[in-house]
Amino acid sequence: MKFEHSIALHNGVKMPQLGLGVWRVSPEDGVDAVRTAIEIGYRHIDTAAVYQNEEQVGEAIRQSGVARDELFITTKVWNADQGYDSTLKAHEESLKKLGLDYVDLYLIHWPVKEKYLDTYKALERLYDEKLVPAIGVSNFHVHHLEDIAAHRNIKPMVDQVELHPMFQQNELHEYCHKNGIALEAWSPLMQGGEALTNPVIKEIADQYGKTTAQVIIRWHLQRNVIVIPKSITPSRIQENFEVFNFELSSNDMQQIATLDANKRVGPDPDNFDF
Ligand SMILES: NC(=O)C1=CN([C@@H]2O[C@H](COP(=O)(O)OP(=O)(O)OC[C@H]3O[C@@H](n4cnc5c(N)ncnc54)[C@H](OP(=O)(O)O)[C@@H]3O)[C@@H](O)[C@H]2O)C=CC1
Ligand SMILES: O=C1CO[C@H](CO)[C@@H](O)[C@@H]1O
Repeated sequence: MKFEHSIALHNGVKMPQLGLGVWRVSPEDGVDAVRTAIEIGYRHIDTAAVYQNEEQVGEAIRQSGVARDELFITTKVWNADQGYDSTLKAHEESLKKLGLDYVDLYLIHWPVKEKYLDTYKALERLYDEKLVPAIGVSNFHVHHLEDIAAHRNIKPMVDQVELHPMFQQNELHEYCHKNGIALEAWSPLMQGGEALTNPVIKEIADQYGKTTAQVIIRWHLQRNVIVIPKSITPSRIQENFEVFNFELSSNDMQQIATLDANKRVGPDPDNFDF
């Protein structure tokens, strides 16, 4: 069975809704963390050139013995490589590091002003030439997506943004839903911060005999959001995957909706400088 619990992108490509994020996974930990996740059942890994662990992700894939077409691998073009030619080159570099013939999804990591439209044009070429099955963006606000819609030809399949119970991205969530763009949550557990000890989430978790992390991941899944919690701890990698045997009620979902506090843990895409 290919990609259980997947969602269909607007071009029909199936993307597993739960994956492992690997930001701040060191080269020393990378192979074990990714291989453990694949052994547990994860079929989706989210990396980026800037995470400097593409080699380890590739090595773990090879060690796992799982067929390439049973896995969904995302990587991203870093800010310094944006622009048309440099993006094509960065894509080749990432493939070389991963040791793969293709990634399933290639994203623009941040909307670098003056550059992201050219960068996106390079992604469109990779897509048109069937070198990558899906393309998308990360950290794009509605106005960036509208800019792409006005000036480019292919609608991004995915927008990966900061999203967790304290930063719920309701406007973008609605825009993406209306426009057929899949929304993906980064720092879905708020980087292990206050969301995990929130009393409302804890009370819900206790009712189901689940942890707060599991409730938060389940909340993302039920909002049709793609979710990529990071962990290098085998028991947590396992815990974060045990989210398909319970369902939050609409009352639970509403209670979590009230926790939105417009509180970021990462930079504002309109106001970043790196
Ligand atoms: N596009 C972008 O700009 C960005 C993309 N991302 C992507 O999103 C992924 C996830 O976001 P990230 O920022 O890593 O943060 P997460 O919200 O996934 O939180 C990760 C932290 O939570 C801890 N943790 C994980 N599971 C549990 C659990 N069950 N119980 C308690 N603690 C837990 C981890 O600890 P430990 O590892 O020690 O177990 C780690 O410290 C990244 O790895 C990356 O792939 C992230 C930021 C920006
Ligand atoms: O994905 C991410 C994590 O790493 C980067 C920094 O090194 C962030 O900027 C980015 O958003």
